[in-house]
Amino acid sequence: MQLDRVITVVGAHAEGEVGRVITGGVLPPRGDTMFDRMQNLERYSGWLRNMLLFDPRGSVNAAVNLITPPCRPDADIGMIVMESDYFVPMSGSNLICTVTVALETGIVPIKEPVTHVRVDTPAGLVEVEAECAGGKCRKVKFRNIPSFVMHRDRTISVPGIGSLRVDVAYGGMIYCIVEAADLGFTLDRSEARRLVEVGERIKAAAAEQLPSVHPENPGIHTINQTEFVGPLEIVNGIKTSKNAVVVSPGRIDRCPCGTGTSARMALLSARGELGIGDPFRHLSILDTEFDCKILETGRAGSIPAIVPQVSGRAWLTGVSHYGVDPEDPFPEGYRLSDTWFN
Ligand SMILES: O=C(O)[C@H]1NCC[C@@H]1O
Repeated sequence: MQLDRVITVVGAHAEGEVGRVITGGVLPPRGDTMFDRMQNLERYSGWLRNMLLFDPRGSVNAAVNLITPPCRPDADIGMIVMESDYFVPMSGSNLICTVTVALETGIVPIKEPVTHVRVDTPAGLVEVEAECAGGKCRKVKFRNIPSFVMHRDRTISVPGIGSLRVDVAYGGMIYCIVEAADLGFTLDRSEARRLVEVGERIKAAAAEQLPSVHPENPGIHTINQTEFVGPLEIVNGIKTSKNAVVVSPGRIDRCPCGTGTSARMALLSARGELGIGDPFRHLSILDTEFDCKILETGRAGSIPAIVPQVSGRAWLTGVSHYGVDPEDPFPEGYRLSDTWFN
C-alpha cells in the first residue's frame, strides 16, 4: 500500500444527514478569525474538499468538517464546514455531527449529564449543551447565531415556472423559502428528485433577482439554498412543520436542516406565527426531527433578528483513513452528472 496525505475521518449522521469529521492528518488553516480560515482553506486547500467529497472517495450526499483550535479565546473548538459546492459559515447538522464526534472520540472531554462546548464558527460563536450519558452524546442543543429575514413576500420569475412568491432569510446560510404547496408539492419522499430540479432553478433565479448581503459580514452574500416548507400545524400541542432543503449541486438535506430551520423561525417570527419560547418541531423529508424554539430577540447590525435554539442527535457510523495513491488518475476526485446533477 502506498498512500500520500493520509487523513483520518470519523463518519457520522445527524437525523439522517451525513457529516464526516476530520480527526487527523490536516493542519489548521491560517487566519485571525474562523471566517478568514474558512476562506483560506477554500482558496489554498480546495483539494481537501475535492479529495474527501467528490467521487471516488466521497459522494454527493456528504459534507466534511474540520475541527481546529478556536480563534476566540472564549471558545473550546473551531469548526469549518465543507459542503459539495460551498464552504459555508454554519451548518446545523454538521455542528451536531462535529460536537458528537469531538465528545465521543475524546477530543473534548465528556462531562455528564451536560457538556458545554463553545464552538467558534465562521458565522460566529455557537454555544452547545450536549446531553451525555454512559460516555455517549445523546442530544446536541445549540444556540445559533442571530437569524433574520432579508426579503419578505417578493415575487421572482423562474424559468419554466413563471412568477413565484418567495421569502429570503439567513440562519447561518442564506435561504430562499418557498411554500411547497404553491408548486403542488407535499414533501413526500417520492418528490425528492423533482424538488431538486425545481429547487435548483428557483435558487439560481432568486440569487440573481434578490441580492442578499449579511449586514455585518459582506463576505456572506447570495442565496445558496432553496427551502421548501409545508404548512404549520399543531401536532400534540406543538407547532410542527415539514421542510425540504435543496443542497447544491442538487440533493435533499436528509435532516430538518439547522440553518434552514433558523431562517424559517426568523420568518415565522416576523409573520407573528412563532413567539419567543414557543416549542417548534421541524421535520425532514425522512420525518426525522429537530426540536427548536426562539430564545430571544437580537440584532444583526441594524436589522432585528431572533436567536434560535435547535436540538437534534447524531450517531457515529465508522472510522476511515483516506489517502491518495501517487499513481491514482483522480487525486482530487471527479463529479459526474448522473448523481452530481452538475
Ligand atoms: O443543518 C444544516 O444547517 C444543513 N444540513 C445540510 C445542509 C445544511 O448545511
